[in-house]
Amino acid sequence: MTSVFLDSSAAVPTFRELAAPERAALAALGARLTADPVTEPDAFGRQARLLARELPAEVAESLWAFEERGSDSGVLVLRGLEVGELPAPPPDNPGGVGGRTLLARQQAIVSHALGHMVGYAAEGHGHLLQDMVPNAKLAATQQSQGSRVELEAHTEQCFSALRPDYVVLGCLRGDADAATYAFRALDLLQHVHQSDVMELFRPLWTTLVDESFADFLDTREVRGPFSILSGDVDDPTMLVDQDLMHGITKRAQALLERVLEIYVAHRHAVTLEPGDVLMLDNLRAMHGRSPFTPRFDGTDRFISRGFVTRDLRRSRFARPGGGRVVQASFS
Ligand SMILES: O=C(O)CCC(=O)C(=O)O
Ligand SMILES: [Fe+2]
Repeated sequence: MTSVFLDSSAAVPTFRELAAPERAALAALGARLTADPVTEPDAFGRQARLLARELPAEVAESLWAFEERGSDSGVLVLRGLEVGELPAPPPDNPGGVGGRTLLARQQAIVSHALGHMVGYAAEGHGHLLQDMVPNAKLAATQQSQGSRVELEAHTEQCFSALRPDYVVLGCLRGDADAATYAFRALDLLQHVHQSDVMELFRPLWTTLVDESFADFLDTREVRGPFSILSGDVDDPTMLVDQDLMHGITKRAQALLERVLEIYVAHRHAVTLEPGDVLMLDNLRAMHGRSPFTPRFDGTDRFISRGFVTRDLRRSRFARPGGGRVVQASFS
């Protein structure tokens, strides 16, 4: 038997299409996740973690290989999950209704093969699974509910030490024009000038706080300086935000702009289809999304979004009572 996990030299491809028995097995697991993600987030997370032990071995191995060494693009897409019945599309995202679907329950189980799901009080009302639907008022903003403008390149919560390790997108309804972009730190190194490689590992960039956190944090606060790349040159991690990050010198600012040009020229694009669960490696890669044109008629792109941390303990001070939601004032 070939195993992408046991063969540590095997590359992890972006797409992992489920075989028919795997699809059936995952749907059966999803149906056994009975807690309500909105009203019982803790029980929901615990059940999902237990059920993750029963994932088909080869699916778990793909997820673990992705966790250990990343994929060839910075994302892993499990394709071909059962979506189940779709709720009436929410006009906005306060309810977290997508989290109750069969697809989102499977998404939670898969997420728990990578770590622990957490919510962030400032993002999607703190729900473990947030309804990501285009919002007419936010159409031109840099928030996840934007649509008509490109969502600029970023790593999730670049400004926060409690940033998630993974962003997980469950596609309930797709949009042919909406491409999710990803680009790895490792590939960035292939395209920068040799003399800039060491610069990227120096703390030369500051960042502001994301506007989603404006009700809780001072968005004028300047954080950092940080390096864009950290760790080993063979498997670097990254922090980037086109909207919020600034170089502290002219040369650093020019290098950030060069990074963004390289991203645009070489990024991978994934158009999500119903039944896809996309896992974004928030340490190894930066991401963004193309513009698209919603109709706001109840048939728009509908994504159930979750966040995963590998180390629940690290954010304990920010989760009163040991709950699942990271309070925004600590972000
Ligand atoms: O809509 C997408 O495909 C990605 C949005 C995004 O950046 C996110 O959910 O973190
Ligand atoms: Fe994002």
